[in-house]
Amino acid sequence: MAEPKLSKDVYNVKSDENADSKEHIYLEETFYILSKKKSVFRVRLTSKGLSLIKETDDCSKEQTILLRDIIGSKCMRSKRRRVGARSCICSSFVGHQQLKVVDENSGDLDESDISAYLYIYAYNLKRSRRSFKRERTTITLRFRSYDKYEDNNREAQKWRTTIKCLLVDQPITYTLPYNDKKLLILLNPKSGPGKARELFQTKAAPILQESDTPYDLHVTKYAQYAREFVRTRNVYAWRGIVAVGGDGVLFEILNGMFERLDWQQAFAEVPLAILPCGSGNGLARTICHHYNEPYIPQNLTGLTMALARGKTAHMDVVRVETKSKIMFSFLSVGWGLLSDIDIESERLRAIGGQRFTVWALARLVGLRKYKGVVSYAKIKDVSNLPKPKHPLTISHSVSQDGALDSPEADAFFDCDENSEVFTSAVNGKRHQRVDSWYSVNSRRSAFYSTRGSEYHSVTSSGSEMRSPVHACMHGPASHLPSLMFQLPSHWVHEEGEFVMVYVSYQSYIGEDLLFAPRSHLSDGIMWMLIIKAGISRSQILSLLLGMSQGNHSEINTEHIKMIPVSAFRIVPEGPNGHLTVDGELVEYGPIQAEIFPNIVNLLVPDTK
Ligand SMILES: Nc1ncnc2c1ncn2[C@@H]1O[C@H](COP(=O)(O)OP(=O)(O)OP(=O)(O)O)[C@@H](O)[C@H]1O
Repeated sequence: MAEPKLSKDVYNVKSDENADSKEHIYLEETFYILSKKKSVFRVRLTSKGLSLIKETDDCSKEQTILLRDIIGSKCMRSKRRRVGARSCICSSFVGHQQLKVVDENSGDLDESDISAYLYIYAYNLKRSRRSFKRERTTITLRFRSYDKYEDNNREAQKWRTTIKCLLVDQPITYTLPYNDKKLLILLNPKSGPGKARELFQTKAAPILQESDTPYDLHVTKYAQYAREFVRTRNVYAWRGIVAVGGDGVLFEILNGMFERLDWQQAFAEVPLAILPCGSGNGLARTICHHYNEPYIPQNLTGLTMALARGKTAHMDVVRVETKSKIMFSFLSVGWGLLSDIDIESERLRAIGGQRFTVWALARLVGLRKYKGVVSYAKIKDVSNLPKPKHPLTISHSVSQDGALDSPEADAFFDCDENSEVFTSAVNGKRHQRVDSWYSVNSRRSAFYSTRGSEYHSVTSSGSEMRSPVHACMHGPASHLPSLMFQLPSHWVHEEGEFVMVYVSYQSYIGEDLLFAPRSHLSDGIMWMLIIKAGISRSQILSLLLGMSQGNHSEINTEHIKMIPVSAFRIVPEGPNGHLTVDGELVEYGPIQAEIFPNIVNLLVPDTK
């Protein structure tokens, strides 16, 4: 195995940056373009990313593709051309269209081209006036210094290995870091407007393929399928479990994990993740909010990149008890208005997230109130919490295909619109290397599957299923008295008529509902919004509208309160109403909950 050529400790301190922006240069290579003899292209792989520097006699331009935006790379070879087509290796490629590459193991190789091509895939964050979005970019480095393909390939592989080591945060080695575990993907084809399968295939699978992230995909066959799956299988065989759907599938997965005797070990070793294809998508939106990842409905780019990178963060869970069940929740417990909207708008599922807005207006007209007692253990001091973050603007004008679109014409200077095979000249002499660098606007075929991934048939027989009513839940032991017993004396009690009580432990409870702006994934706090009867419809309307920016959270009036709590109990009077946990309907009656910090590991975007 050839030794990777790593540079010595060379530090590149740019004059316009501050002192802590020192970057370590791992690899550096010069590339030339035949048609631009006066330009030299230096490409550096540094601790910050891939630096592309164009140097001419009188100026130098640099562009860096950050490491956190790069997801992978692949070594390729030229594809055999059709008989009669130009195949002279000395000829220039006129435009990227003529460059056809195939996997190095393909039987369709052009043996006469000894070049090795390194494709580097990145999804750059782009800020426009109104929004943030990611744009796909492919940088292609052509290695052709040596007269044998094997030697050129060795050079390309050296870059590939170093990029991979940097991406997975491992010391640079001579061999490609390898994780033999796949991701387990549990996809609910019925979530949201029913497009999860198509969204996964077109938005997520290509990125998993580019990042060499193999997975086992199982499509759920019925409600509770995902729950039974994680309860009964050896979850340690996978490196993470991904819910593709709404918050409901992740709720199933979470509770299936808590049905395992080894729940503690399972949560410690197997992180969970979500790709949002549901109607609410509260957790996915929350993760993007905390990690400054643009959230564009039906665009899975940022969260799919997180699956590939494998960075994790802790998340709290809430143990919820009703008269007959114990369950665990990661998002919310609701009673009254918002839960009514969530459940009753089910009939409008086909219109996606809009169903909540439509039904909210209907419910406002026929406003209901509910009698009962709400008790809670208030967290007295939240003064040390960080300031609330403002949401990144969602641009609804961005094409849903935005992330997979080709880069904008000016995304990279001089890169590739007329890509050629470039010949080098240094100090007027012919250089040994004949490398080239250009990016390509790649087009995709419809179907992707990462090597080693498996798609499990929807008709294959499943394990024996049982109703979760009889589920035996494990998990952390409760500190609360049982539902029928008296609560500790320091708890606060409020009795009367309520329009709603809604408790959440995530910033967002839906794509556009910033419910708890001060919340963090693992802060041990639940935020309880109490709206008492007597409030006017117009006040409720402005509160719901303000929720898209989190403006409601500082309101403290006679009728509206937002309280940080560590545990609560709701005892509704009468038989009619809706109680929801993570958007799922649960039995109507007394309910209590308490928060347990840092139980789950979540796959989250890499911000380094
Ligand atoms: N194959 C299936 N057929 C029918 N229902 C299913 C299937 N798989 C899962 N479910 C159930 O579908 C319900 C809704 O799922 P999910 O949360 O994915 O979508 P959603 O309700 O549209 O999204 P959100 O929860 O974000 O609003 C869950 O209760 C889940 O148990």
